[in-house]
Amino acid sequence: MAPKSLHLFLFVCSRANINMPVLRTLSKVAKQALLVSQGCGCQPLTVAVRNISFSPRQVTSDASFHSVSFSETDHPKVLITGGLGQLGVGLAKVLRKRFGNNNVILSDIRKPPSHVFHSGPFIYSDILDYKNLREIVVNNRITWLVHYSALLSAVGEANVPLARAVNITGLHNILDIAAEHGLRLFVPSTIGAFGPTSPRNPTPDLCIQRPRTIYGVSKVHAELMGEYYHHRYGLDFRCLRYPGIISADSQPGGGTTDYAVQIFHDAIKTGKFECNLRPDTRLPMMYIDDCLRATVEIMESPVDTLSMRTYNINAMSFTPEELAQEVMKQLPDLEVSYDVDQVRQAIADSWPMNFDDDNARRDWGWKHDYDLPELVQTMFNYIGSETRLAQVN
Ligand SMILES: NC(=O)C1=CN([C@@H]2O[C@H](COP(=O)(O)OP(=O)(O)OC[C@H]3O[C@@H](n4cnc5c(N)ncnc54)[C@H](O)[C@@H]3O)[C@@H](O)[C@H]2O)C=CC1
Ligand SMILES: CC(=O)[C@H](N)C(=O)O
Repeated sequence: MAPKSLHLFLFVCSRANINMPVLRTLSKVAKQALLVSQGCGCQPLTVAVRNISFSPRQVTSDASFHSVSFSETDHPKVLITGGLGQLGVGLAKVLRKRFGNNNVILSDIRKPPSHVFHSGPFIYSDILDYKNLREIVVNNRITWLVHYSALLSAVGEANVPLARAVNITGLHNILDIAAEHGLRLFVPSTIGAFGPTSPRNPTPDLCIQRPRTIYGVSKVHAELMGEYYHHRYGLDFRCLRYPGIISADSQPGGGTTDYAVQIFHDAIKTGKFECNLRPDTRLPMMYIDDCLRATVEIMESPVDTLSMRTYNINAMSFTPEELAQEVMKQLPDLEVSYDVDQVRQAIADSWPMNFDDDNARRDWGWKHDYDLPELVQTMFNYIGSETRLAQVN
């Protein structure tokens, strides 16, 4: 066993909250193993650790991939962190339909609205509280973890220390717990993981990634750490880089692509929309149903179809002007004005304009359903019916 592995082993024991006497015994065993292995060139630690039934974290660096496999009748037990944001409630609905209501637990640090609370299991979980997170995973026999907690691009720039804590320290907790308990882990990344020096039109899976936001930096970190844990410890890490996601029934949480959701609400309510990005700002976008389906599809993909662990996915790409024109086909009197927010504009100008998702399409059959016209029609149908319902009540 290499000294580096010994340090890691001891680190994991301490993170795993193993009590001191046990930790001391384990470290003694590990140190002896180190001495023996240095002498004879073999790797006895794996045996020593297996004999004392320790966690999967002692997998050697050339370990083959360990996936949690499920029989046809054995559904995964899913925990979604940050589940009360724009995407989590929708994902819980899709997964509950597939695996049963009680097999999908939503969690967040906020109070759930009553319709969410009554729709299925909800639990308080702060991803910065390692012990609490671990307890939830153990007590509920979680097998899949979907890690949605994050501060998005614009709010992240407004509070860098918090973004760093949630997006980086929180992720470390998630990775350790997932590796320790052999979970299949999904962490979304984003178009925001690229920067001004990346090729922007189109942006391939593998290219320069030098983002200029704390959000982007934390997401590149998540991609790299997840892939490292996969290669080093056999963690079943799966990651999709989402474009800007557009949804009708949930509000976005402080991103740069939020304008593409807001336009629908403002257009229907007031007939006016003030956009905080320049009219020619082109960004990749996707309707939420496509995003959630992609997430389920990659989680269910057989291991041998995944030639990579982090994939771009895309559906469409448009500017505020093009979106407004499509919206005006439904609401010809819509008045659109522009009042550019410099922070958001600078972020958008450093992000991909088009996303190359050929690898996802080739490897696990990714295919989007919604292009711009279908997106606009669907948003109007949904928000229009909600508004009519509110007027009746
Ligand atoms: N919505 C989008 O357009 C895109 C989203 N993504 C990623 O998808 C994931 C979900 O995104 P959204 O739902 O839009 O985000 P959101 O900002 O709407 O929701 C994030 C949730 O995380 C929770 N949270 C914050 N601190 C926490 C903590 N300490 N412990 C537990 N939860 C905490 C918040 O309460 C919030 O409900 C994020 O990781 C985001 O980076 C990626 C690309 C595009
Ligand atoms: C594209 C994203 O990651 C998010 N919507 C944001 O704008 O920050």
